[in-house]
Parts: sequence; C-alpha cells; structure tokens
Amino acid sequence: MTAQELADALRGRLIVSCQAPPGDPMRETGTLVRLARSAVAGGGAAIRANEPEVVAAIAGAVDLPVVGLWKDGDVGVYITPTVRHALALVEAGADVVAADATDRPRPDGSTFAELVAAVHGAGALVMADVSTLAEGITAAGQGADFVSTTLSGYVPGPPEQTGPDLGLVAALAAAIDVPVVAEGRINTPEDAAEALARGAHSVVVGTAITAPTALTARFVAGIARP
Ligand SMILES: CC(=O)N[C@H](C=O)[C@@H](O)[C@H](O)[C@H](O)COP(=O)(O)O
Repeated sequence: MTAQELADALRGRLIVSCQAPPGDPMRETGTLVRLARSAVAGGGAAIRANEPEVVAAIAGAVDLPVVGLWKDGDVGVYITPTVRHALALVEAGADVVAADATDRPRPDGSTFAELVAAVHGAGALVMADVSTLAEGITAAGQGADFVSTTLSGYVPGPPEQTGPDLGLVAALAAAIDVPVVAEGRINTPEDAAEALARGAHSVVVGTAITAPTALTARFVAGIARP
C-alpha cells in the first residue's frame, strides 16, 4: 500500500488503538483480536496495536490496515525504540510502523531517519509519534508518512496536558504536508470531530474505546466521596 493510498483510506476517519498495559486483564492476544474485530464492526478505518505477536494476530484476523508499534519499557524512548523493533513489526505484518520521533536519544544510537529508511526499505510506512511542533516538522522532513500527536504530554517537563492537544494538531496541520493524526486523550466523539475540524487527517482513539479498566477507574473516581 502506498502512502497516498493509505492516506486516502484514512481521511476523516477513525483509527482504533487496541492495546492493554502490562498486568491488565485485557492483555491477551485473542482478547485484543476481538477488540479489533469490534472496531471493524463499528466502522473503524484502521487498527493500532502493540507488539509483533498481537500485530500478526490482528493483521490475520481483520481486513483493515494495521499500525504496529512495539513498546519496550516505559521511560525515555519506548515506542518502537530501535530499527530492530521496527523491522520485527513489518515482519509481523504491520502496514505502518509507529515510532517515537521525539528529539531524545534512541537506545541503539540510531536516528529516526535511519528507522524511516529501514521501514521503507522493508515495504511499510512510518507514523512519527511526536510531542511538539518542531519534532513533527523534523519527522516530516525525514520522510515520515504520517505524523501523530501521540507523545504530547508524555515526555518529561511542561506543559501538563489534561485533554487532547488540539493546538498541536492545528499547528502541525498548518506546517507540514504529510497527514497529521490526532492522538492522545481523545475521550469523546466531539473531541474527535473537533480534531478533524482543527486539521487532523485521522483520529486515533484508544482508552475511550478499548480500555475497560481505565474507564471503570474514571467512573469510580467520579463518584468517590471526598
Ligand atoms: C503515550 C503512549 O504511550 N501512547 C500509546 C501509544 O500507542 C497508547 O498507550 C495510547 O493508548 C494511544 O496513544 C491512544 O491514546 P488514548 O488511549 O489516550 O486514546
């Protein structure tokens, strides 16, 4: 699939992130495949999934593009941190590899540009997960096929983010030619529609659709007595 073909398929549409954190009862490949099937049934346009085994299972079970990532740890660069992780995802059947494109050092000493070249060489596309406008501009210049706001609010330091970073979505959309994906804390259909109105090409939603543990905890906190 070319970048243009995938962009056409994702324009104005929803990508459903089917992930579960370590220790979560939902973290089981068959369960995540069922979530992906539900996303298909509900009208999702693509699936975002973590780890080669899950990517392979979902790619084999649903007829939608799969955006694969491989989370390794939870500090520093942990979303598809090395070229090795990226190529394992392509091998597993990811159409797109999502990878950290922040300006932090990668554990294998590689650059994001090298990861892009390796993934393109293996026949897949790249989604750059960024936290700032500058990182998005750099990633687009280095050949990323999509730029996503995934990491806004998840790198050390201010500003703290409590909702979707629609300001970053709008700034990226105005600054780069590659499709901008709104991702992170998009909690309602209204948030998703607003992200598109602010210039997003597509919207990724995870927790609000596929994370019953986190959603239950939100309700529990919401009714907690002081
Ligand atoms: C920061 C990070 O590691 N984000 C991860 C990236 O794949 C996932 O944990 C998120 O669930 C995903 O980005 C979707 O966001 P939300 O669950 O807020 O809709």
